[in-house]
Amino acid sequence: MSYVKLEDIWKEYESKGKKVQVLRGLNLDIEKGEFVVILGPSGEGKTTILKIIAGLLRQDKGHVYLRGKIVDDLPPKDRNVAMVPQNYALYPFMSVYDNIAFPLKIAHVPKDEIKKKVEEVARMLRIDDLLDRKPSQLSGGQMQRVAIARALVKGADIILMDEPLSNLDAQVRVLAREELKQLQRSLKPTIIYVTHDQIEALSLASKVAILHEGVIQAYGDPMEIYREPNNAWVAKFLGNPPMNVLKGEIKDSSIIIGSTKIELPTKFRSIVKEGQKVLVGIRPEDLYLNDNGPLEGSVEMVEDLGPYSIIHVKIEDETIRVIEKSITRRERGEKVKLSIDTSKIVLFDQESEKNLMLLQSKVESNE
Ligand SMILES: Nc1ncnc2c1ncn2[C@@H]1O[C@H](COP(=O)(O)OP(=O)(O)OP(=O)(O)O)[C@@H](O)[C@H]1O
Repeated sequence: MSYVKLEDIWKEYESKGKKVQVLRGLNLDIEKGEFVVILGPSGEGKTTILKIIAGLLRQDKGHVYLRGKIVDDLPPKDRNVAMVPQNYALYPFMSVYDNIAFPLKIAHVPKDEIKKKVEEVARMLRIDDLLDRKPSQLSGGQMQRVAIARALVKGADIILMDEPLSNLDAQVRVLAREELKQLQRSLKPTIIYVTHDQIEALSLASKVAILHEGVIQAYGDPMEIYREPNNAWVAKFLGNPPMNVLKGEIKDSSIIIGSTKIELPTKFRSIVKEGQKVLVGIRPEDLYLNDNGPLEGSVEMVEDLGPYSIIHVKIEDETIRVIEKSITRRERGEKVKLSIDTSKIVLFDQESEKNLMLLQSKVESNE
């Protein structure tokens, strides 16, 4: 059963007489105990989604269900959902104890019960020895735990997190990420976490939901989406550097890219038609600089990143990116040949930009 469900959600904002349609029929189904990361470029409506789930904002159309029940008309305080904002919003002059106790105090919970609950949640999060400190005396990871403790103390088992790690420096962020992952594993709340940081999404999520143009473009296991993106936009968004997507055509059991002919992998034989126009997706790590390769081009730019380099190679009128692990230095303008691990190729329809393999399996499962 779904624990958090968004059904056909529409949301439009109006600012200075201009209307912006942010969400356009968005659907999302989240099970209990899942760690879902909503990933999307800045300004696509991630925060808007969290506010709609929390009840801080009303959708124009569609329904929100929590724990199997429709909650469209429930105010935030009755939804039993906790939101951890970007800056943790801890009160600087209050101790950690008072920060955690705050939501219970305003709910007029008796003092001794507050004490019991705060101590219990603090023990669980291993911050029981920090209760007398002020937020300024905490590390980034500890601040995060206090913010989560304040969310948990109310008994909310659905936690919404809005880029909570974005203010931490890179090293602390890795630790805080690891901590959050462990915490979710042991306490099992349902977490909905939004970010535009891919690494964060891939490393935290049990499921990732990719948001673009007001709908979820892809939803599922992060590595599966990485390997088989459902459309060319997702392919070009996910990964750093992202997937190369080149125009091609199917001819005589081959894929023709410009003037290069590549053998069509057998798995695609029953899926494509002679003469079909396709988009060919190849990840930068599946291309190799190799004297026997079928693709020919010249080096346009080299990004040396330590353990590997990203080589930009111009092939006819397209530039593709290749990850090279060898320490051979490549010069700008150098002529190179590339071979492809064809078993990793992904094909999209040129018009709809949809993944042809996934379209086929959808057709088969409906038959
Ligand atoms: N109250 C508002 N009035 C008008 N426009 C708004 C309002 N709130 C948000 N928007 C616009 O709606 C779009 C989505 O905003 P939202 O904050 O949900 O995006 P986001 O994906 O969370 O972005 P970011 O990653 O930058 O935080 C943006 O273009 C934003 O400018």
